Amino acid sequence: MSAPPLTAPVGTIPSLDGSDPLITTRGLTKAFRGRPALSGLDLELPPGRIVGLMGANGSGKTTLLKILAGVLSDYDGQATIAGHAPGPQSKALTSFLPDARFLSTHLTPAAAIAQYSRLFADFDAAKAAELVRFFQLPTDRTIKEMSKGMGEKLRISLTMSRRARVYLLDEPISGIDPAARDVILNGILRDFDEQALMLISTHLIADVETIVDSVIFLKGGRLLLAGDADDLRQSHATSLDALFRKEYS
Ligand SMILES: Nc1ncnc2c1ncn2[C@@H]1O[C@H](COP(=O)(O)OP(=O)(O)OP(=O)(O)O)[C@@H](O)[C@H]1O
Repeated sequence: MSAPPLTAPVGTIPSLDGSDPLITTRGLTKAFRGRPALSGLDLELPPGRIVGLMGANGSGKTTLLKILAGVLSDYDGQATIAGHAPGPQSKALTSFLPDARFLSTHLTPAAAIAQYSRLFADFDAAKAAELVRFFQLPTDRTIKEMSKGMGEKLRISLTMSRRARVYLLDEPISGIDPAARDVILNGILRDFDEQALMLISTHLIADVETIVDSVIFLKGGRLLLAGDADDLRQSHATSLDALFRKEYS
């Protein structure tokens, strides 16, 4: 029996409990100086899912996350988070880990936690302190004095300590050595709210295959494939990693 075609006009990740989608996009389109980065993307993502956002370099992953996070506003089509277009109301529900460095580098972990406590009403400082301990981060060093991996762990500690409904993580393990990747993924999942929705972008699919329960594949700014990870593994009789390699080779 041949595998089903890899096309999905609407990228619907099925809900596990009948909930309505928490993130919806319709015809989402973004071009940079006339060159398309996202083209007519239709998605429906329910709460209670950890979704891998997969795609080769330049496929539009960061562009999608930035639109959802309310960082990029000049787009066509629609995006909603809990019914709100990206803006102040959706930002209050959404915790975003951008791929670029976003914290001032003179902060120690305690100072960064204090800053987040002031910035975000839903920030759980005790959870952040617990994650800093879990990651064994040095408490007396500023970000400038930390290694890249340590800095990334601190940024993840802060991002995951908001009591948000949606977490958008852009490449949280890129540039991190393989041994530390598992530690980071364990930190991300620590005390994670099962009702929340996480969208985690990566091209290191093998490393996140164990934690994602569903996937979206983008190619050239378009939806290639979306669905439940177990269903896809079963229907294509292969791992997501092998499917990814086949589609992007
Ligand atoms: N600020 C920008 N100005 C011009 N073009 C941009 C800008 N940001 C992104 N692009 C283009 O949009 C397309 C999608 O980029 P995007 O960063 O969303 O891809 P990505 O899937 O996140 O890639 P990567 O895995 O390399 O991070 C690419 O062709 C990129 O060159």
